[in-house]
Amino acid sequence: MPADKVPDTPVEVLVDLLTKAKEIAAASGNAPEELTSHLQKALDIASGLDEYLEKMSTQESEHLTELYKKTVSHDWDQVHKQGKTKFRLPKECITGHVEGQTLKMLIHISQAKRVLEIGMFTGYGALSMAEALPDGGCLIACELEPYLKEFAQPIFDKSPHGKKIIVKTGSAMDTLKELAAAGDQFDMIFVDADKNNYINYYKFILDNNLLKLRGVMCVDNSLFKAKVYLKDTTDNNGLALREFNQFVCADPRVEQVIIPVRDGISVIRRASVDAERMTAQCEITDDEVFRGIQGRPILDRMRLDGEVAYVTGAGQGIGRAFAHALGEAGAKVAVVDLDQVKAEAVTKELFLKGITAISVTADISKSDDVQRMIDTIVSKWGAIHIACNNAGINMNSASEDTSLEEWDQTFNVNLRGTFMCCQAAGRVMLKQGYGKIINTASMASLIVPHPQKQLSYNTSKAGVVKLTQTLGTEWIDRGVRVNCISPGIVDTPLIHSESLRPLVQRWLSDIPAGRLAQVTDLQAAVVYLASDASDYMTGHNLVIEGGQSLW
Ligand SMILES: C[S@@+](CC[C@H](N)C(=O)[O-])C[C@H]1O[C@@H](n2cnc3c(N)ncnc32)[C@H](O)[C@@H]1O
Repeated sequence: MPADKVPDTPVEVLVDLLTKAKEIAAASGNAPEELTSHLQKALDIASGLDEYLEKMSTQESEHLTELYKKTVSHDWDQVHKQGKTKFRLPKECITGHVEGQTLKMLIHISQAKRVLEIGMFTGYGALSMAEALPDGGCLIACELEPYLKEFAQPIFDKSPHGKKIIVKTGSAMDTLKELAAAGDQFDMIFVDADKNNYINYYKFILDNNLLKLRGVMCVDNSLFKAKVYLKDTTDNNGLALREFNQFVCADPRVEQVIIPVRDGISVIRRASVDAERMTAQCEITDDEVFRGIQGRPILDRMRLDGEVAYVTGAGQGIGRAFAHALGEAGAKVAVVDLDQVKAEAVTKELFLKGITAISVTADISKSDDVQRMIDTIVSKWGAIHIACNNAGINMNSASEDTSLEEWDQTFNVNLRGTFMCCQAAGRVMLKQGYGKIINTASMASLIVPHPQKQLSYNTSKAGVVKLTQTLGTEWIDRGVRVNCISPGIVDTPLIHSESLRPLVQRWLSDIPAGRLAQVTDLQAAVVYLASDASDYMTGHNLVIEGGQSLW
């Protein structure tokens, strides 16, 4: 720590005191060697901590480095003297690397999309957090001093993440009122301005639901140079922070922990609703609608954590999108395809995203392959909870010319193959007393798509719907639900064949949605059908066709 630096955090205060104690011991000339050695050791531990944290935290981006350098080399005294800022702003206000990285990490972990910062200063914290937000994410930064917006904006403009930041100048409380009036809500709120008002910001945020159900609030300087716990504190800010910490700790609406990084960061989250406590305050109906089934809110009920899924035809198109969706929702996924290279490629994609996956090469028109696929998955993962029977083929011919080979080939994959998969997976699931089978049918089970001729395909897919309805009703009382998804015309490699490409324009005029389906349009449906949230649904044909079957 430079000699002229005012100690700003509990660790810096310790370093300062230990340095002084060491000097006194040295000057006295008769301090025991053991005391000097202990003092040195304590000093080494305290003074090395921040530097080590700096070094071991992931490097900041070039834009953050620039912002930091520009902030610490700026003459803030001069700016204030010139009347450009209302207050004299110390450069030490800046959050800096380790704290910026902590905030960034919290955004990643909580998957926040909307963030509110109270007290932006030169935008180091704002840009750190914006870097962790997904595209389309938004950070509203409240800042009293218009000068600071002008200061930060050029660097925000250079960063690819700067466009996510909206700076609102003026009093933070006025901005909070404006946001609350507009019904705005945030996944993460970082409070870092005006220590005396922390408690008012906090109360306003909670009383007006500015923090979302799963939201996290972070509050900076909550250790305030250790003054919050030192008995002889008289400093206003230290006392305000002490009162604030006590208030939050005793507030039944939240849970908090103070992380002793730099000057302390409180991490506060809304506690789960305690119905008894709430009942005392207001009339509520304490049931599964209020609390969620087993306390799980609706989006949690669609999570597939720990479940085992397979998807056939997962090497490309709809199957690949299903495999990603199920994996993203938490399931382990067996990527099944006739084509080993494609199955392995998708497995690699999933692995890169942190999803547990294996590839299985199988021709689902062959009963031995189907059984081997099921056995492989069960021996690897011990169960099958979700069976996505998606593999299918399509051939075109006028009905009067359709050969028996074409008919048999199509049915062997689309209907016989789907049946074999349902039966083999169903046997495992019936034994488990639980399972979700999702077959891929088609809008062609409802209408006759035209002008292309595809008798075998249409008929086989109508068969898939009836197969689904029959199994769905036969097995539901033993815990196995069977449903199917009927996509409209999906933009997959299948329709980019020479013969089908000219038809796309024609199809578009038949689709109220005005576009073909993307595979991503189908992903939520497969997750829903795979999850507990759809437990009362069986034998259903979920049609997703942009309205085409209704015209
Ligand atoms: C500790 S600094 C914020 C540091 C910042 N979070 C960062 O990442 O570097 C506090 C900031 O809050 C601003 N501020 C103080 N009182 C405010 C108020 N009532 N409304 C909005 N901003 C305020 C100050 O101008 C100052 O820029």
